[in-house]
Amino acid sequence: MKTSIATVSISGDLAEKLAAIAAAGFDGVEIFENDFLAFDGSPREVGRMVRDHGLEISLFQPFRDFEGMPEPQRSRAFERAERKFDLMGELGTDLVLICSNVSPLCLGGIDRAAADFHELGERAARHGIRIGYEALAWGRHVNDHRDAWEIVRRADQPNVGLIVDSFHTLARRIDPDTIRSIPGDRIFFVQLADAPKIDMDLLYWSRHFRNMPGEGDLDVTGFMRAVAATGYDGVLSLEIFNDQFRGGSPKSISVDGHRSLVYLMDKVRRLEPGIRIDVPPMPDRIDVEGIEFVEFAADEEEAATLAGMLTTLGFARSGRHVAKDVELWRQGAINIIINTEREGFAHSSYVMHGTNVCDIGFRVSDAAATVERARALGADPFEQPVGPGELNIPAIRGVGGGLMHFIDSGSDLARIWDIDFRPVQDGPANRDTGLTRIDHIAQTMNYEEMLTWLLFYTSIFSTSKTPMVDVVDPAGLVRSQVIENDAGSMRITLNGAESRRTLAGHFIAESFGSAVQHIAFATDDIFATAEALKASGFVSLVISANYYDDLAARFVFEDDMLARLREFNILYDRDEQGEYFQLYSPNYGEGFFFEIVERRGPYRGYGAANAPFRIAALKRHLRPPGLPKR
Ligand SMILES: O=C(O)c1ccc(O)c(O)c1
Ligand SMILES: [Mg+2]
Repeated sequence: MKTSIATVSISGDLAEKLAAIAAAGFDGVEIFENDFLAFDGSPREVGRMVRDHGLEISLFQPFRDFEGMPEPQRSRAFERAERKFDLMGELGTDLVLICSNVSPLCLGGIDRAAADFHELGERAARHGIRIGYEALAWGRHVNDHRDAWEIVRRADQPNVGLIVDSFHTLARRIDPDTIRSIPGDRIFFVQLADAPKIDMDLLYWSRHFRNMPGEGDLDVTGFMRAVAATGYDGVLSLEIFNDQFRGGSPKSISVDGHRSLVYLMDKVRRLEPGIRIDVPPMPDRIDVEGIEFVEFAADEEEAATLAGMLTTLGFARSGRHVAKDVELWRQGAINIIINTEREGFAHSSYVMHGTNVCDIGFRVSDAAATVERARALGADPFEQPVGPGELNIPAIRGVGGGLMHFIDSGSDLARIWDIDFRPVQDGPANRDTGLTRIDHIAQTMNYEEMLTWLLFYTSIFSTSKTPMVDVVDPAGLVRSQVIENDAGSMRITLNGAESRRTLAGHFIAESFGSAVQHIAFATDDIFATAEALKASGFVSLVISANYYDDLAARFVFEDDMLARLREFNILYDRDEQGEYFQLYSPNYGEGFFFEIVERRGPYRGYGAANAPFRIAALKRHLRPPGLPKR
């Protein structure tokens, strides 16, 4: 598999772009004419720069408004093309993309266009240049790859071929399987892009909202399966026009891009077993059985505060690490670790972010395979020295810098709590509040990083993403999207903050980018849990009376349910599937909190309608801006 990315896809000047692209593992770049024009150096220098990075120029583009012109524009277009052929010689590339004509002057007529390409092919051949023709979704007369292919076929020149671009085909809802009947050797180049499904003008959608395969809603996999079926085994190139990427980190966007291609081709290989696809072997996406533990890094003082909170939540201190200052707190199937070590990863994490979740343990089908797949997708494995007799638990670095450890039942890892921990029983007996498991973990990040996280999780784990919802914080918008598996045993909500004045933005700023902002525990009986919490001294987040008046207007409640919701500050949602109950703790520190939920019936949501009221309530608890820390 030969990979490439268009220089328009990422931010920076040409030198920064090339460094990031090379570091991410691409083989080549599409040089966008504007990137070249804006560069203060000769075409030869650009060519040398590209090759010095170990890259090749896979394509020069775009050449616009060529075919089907009346005179004198027709002759001018040929002259323009000849100049670009010379330029390409100096750059050191032999393939140019000509996109379908959008000019109002363009006459149309499939044979006229074919004749133009026949002649251009002859001229290009003298320069050793090949021409690829791409149908823009908004082309004046040609806006479908089938028409572009017919023109290429009739042009009848060996150096004139077709370029397909997943965006143009899929945005127009053209069945990608129509590509299967095109000869693979007549496809000169393949451009890949995804996009969120938004109903808008095609050109605007394409120029501002494209994203990496797997990050959007288009069937890029179906498109690529069809391309692979033709026998095409040339370059796969990302051409991503995206406003956010243009302002983002060139390094991380390039890494995402490379990951998206490897993930895509791994998928295609599994779906098209009869087609040879040249992508490194790796285990299939990993099944997650559950969250085995969540680990906090803290100092002694904050560890005591956290332990106090866990105690009122009904957790018991039940284990101590055999060698480290690490405690295990437990209730139901929930394991919370508090790490106060003065060295190692948790300590660095504490120094960097303050008290925070530094590590999440996932129970997976195969821990070693998880690391293997993550590595193949460009994630960094993590290792730190383990003491004698302790388990070496497979781990990687997550996107935000936190760790992810993997436990499975097929090895000694299943006995982690017996091997690495000694039991302690020093708490009062039976203060369980009915918490059974982790329902979900909520991670907060800057909105620009959200797609990075999304691609990271969905490419490694057998999960899917829900549509994005906008959550209104009084100080700005927070976008929320969930990564979840079918069984509901892995649920991670991603919250992208656009303003640091939002609760989520404040949390990121004050914790220097730590990620887990809340953990939601499940109970089978929210009211029994609420009673038990009250008895153990838990103070819940106070929800406004107006909220309950509105609930009464929106839903019909039986018995005294509404009064009980109000009494315990429980938020409520209902859909065709079932019901959802949510109870919150106030903020801890700079915006971290706990949530307790009950799902009745197969309710799959997360109470999005309640989020604004929860945020407003949490913000009332947060220290006002400008005041010193408590
Ligand atoms: O938006 C454009 O003009 C444009 C140009 C070249 C391409 O390859 C493309 O897909 C879009
Ligand atoms: Mg294109």
